[in-house]
Parts: sequence; structure tokens; C-alpha cells
Amino acid sequence: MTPLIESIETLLVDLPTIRPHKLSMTTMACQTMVIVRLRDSDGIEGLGEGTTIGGLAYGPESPESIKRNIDSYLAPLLIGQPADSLNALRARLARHTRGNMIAKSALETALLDAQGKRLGLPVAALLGGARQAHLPVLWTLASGDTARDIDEAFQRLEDRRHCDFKLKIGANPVDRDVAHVAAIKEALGDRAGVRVDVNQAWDEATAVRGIAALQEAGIALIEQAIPAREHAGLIRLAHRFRVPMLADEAVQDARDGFDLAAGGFSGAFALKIAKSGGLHGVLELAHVAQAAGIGLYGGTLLEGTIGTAASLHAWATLPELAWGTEMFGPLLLEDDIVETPLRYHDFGVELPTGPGLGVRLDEDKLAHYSRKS
Ligand SMILES: O=C(O)C[C@H]1C=CC(=O)O1
Ligand SMILES: [Mn+2]
Repeated sequence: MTPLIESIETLLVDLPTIRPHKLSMTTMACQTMVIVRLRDSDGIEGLGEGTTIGGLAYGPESPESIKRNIDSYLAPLLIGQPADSLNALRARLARHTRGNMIAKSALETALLDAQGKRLGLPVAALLGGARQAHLPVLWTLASGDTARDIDEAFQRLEDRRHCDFKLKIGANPVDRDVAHVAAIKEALGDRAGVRVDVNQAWDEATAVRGIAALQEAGIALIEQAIPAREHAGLIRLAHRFRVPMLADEAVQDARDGFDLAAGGFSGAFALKIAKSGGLHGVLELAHVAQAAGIGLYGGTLLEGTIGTAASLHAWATLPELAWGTEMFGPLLLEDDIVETPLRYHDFGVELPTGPGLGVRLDEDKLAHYSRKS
């Protein structure tokens, strides 16, 4: 008998970060995850996670809106439906609700986790099978202090945890940001790759000035220098500079990817399950990028272990990612809510094994960090 979706519970979970994480639009001291527990009529539970950055600072969904919109609008569309018809369920959510891609990603993750557990298969196997079992992971230096960032980078190199670094800039005047980045690149030399993420903070004229200096300093990749909607400007920057552009906020899903590619963009796309409404949507974008010769990068919205594991299952199905991944979210958090954390070593992370996502909740930790009201 086909199992039916019986209940969907959402929890807001607050975990402190190991240090302040400074982005152009906010400084994080804590990460809030929306954890989904989806239960089916055959007793199987699927886990999902919907996470953003800095409340409403990063995008149009907040942790509270993700929870509320799942509880009030999305979950009722799923309850009572066959649990194993993911394509039909995705279509049903898309037909009756707009946007809310992070919430949809959390639900799709839970549906895939449950189906994997039911069939005894990892989520990657449900997506056609993993091609990689160990994926490269960079680290973001964003303490807000140049000397501290340099110390942190050397520590990560010594521990063989990360050998590529992404620097968050855009909160300070461009000359100060460029000096900060150049000092870090100079200290690290050829031992590490250094990239920057401007998180939309510059206008195009500032970007032209800033990127010229960053290119000169040996920076490998420039992420989202100008506002998300300025596709034409991003394409102009890609044509103008030797250093490649990485589209992040500009490319949410396959449609954005197609528009950028058709407009002549070259460089790379940051893939995020949260932007594309889940694993299937993000793989659609990856396939558009592959068809257009645009590089792939496995991105994060700083999810905890559940969202990170879900992303890894998607990235693992792709051929080698030209720019690796940034799936370090759990390492930025002081604690975890799963029994066995992901295994980070040799400049990367292992794809979890076992049915579904391959992660199990630690109920005591979950209860401890769950928001009470
Ligand atoms: O890329 C972003 O915009 C968001 C995120 C990813 C890594 C990080 O430090 O912040
Ligand atoms: Mn980014």
C-alpha cells in the first residue's frame, strides 16, 4: 500500500556561531534553522532543513516566515498525499504557492530523506547515484579583522581542513576592503586560493574599480559584486575582466541560469538548494550551466548538518565541480543537533552514507536548542 504523508512538524533551532560572521548586510552571532520532521503512514520519518542568513537581511524569507508558511500553507497541501510521488508533490506546491523556495527546499529534503529510508538508499542514489564520495570544501574568513582572518587561514591549512578561502567584503569602503583582501592574499601566497564575495554591495562603477584591484592582487573569483537583478551588468563585468565572476544571488534557478547564459555570461554559478526550492530544482540549474559551459560551485546559506548533507547528496551526483564547494556550515556552529557530525578531512567532506540523508537527530540536543515560544 502506498504510504501517505501523515504529519509535518517544524521547529526553530538557534545555534550560536563559533565567532561573529561578518557579511556586507549583517553580522551573524547565531544561526537559526527551521527543522522539518515529516512522518508518513508507514512510520518512516524524513528530516529537512530550511535556513537563511541574518533573519530578513539576506533574502525575502526569514526563519519565522519559513516556519509559518510551511505550517499554514505548504504542509496542508502535502498531508494525506502519497509520500512517494515527489514529482507530483513538487508540482502541487508550485501550482498552489509562489516563491518560498527555502521552505520548499526543506520539505523536498524531508520527502527525499523519507523515501531513501523507505527504499534503503542514500538520497544521492535516488538522484541517479553519487559520482564523488569526498567533496572539496573552502572556508569563509569573515571575522571582520585582517590579522585574525590570517591566523584562522593558517590554522585551517595546518589542520588540512581547507586550502581555499572566501573573504566577505562590501561592508567597508572599497579601498579598505581591497587592502584587507590583498593583505590576506599576500600572507597566504601560493599556499591557498583566495576569492571574495561582495554580496551585491557595489554599484557597477565601484565594481569596475574594485575588481581591477582585486584581479591585480591575485584573487581567483569574484562573487556577486553588484545587485542580483543587474544581469546585464554582471555579463558586462564577466566580459571585461580576466578574473571570473561567480553569480550567486543573481541566479536562483534554471530560468535565471538560462537568461544569464543566453545573455553571454561566462564564469560560474553558485548552486544552493535553498535558492532553487530543493535538490531537483538546483540540479536543473546545474544542467543548464553544464550545457552553457558555465562552471559549477556547491553553495550554502550556512545550513547546519541536515541542509548541508542534503546539498552534498545533490553535488555528489554532478561531475567534478570546477570551483568545489563551501559546505562548511556545520563547522561555523558551536554545536550540532545530529548524533554523528559530518566528517571533514583532507580539505573536504565525506558524503554521508546510509539510507536517506545518512544523518540522525540527537533528540536531547534538538530539544535543548529548539525555540520554546
Ligand atoms: O555566499 C553567500 O552569499 C552566503 C554564505 C556562503 C558562505 C558564507 O560565508 O556566506
Ligand atoms: Mn554569496
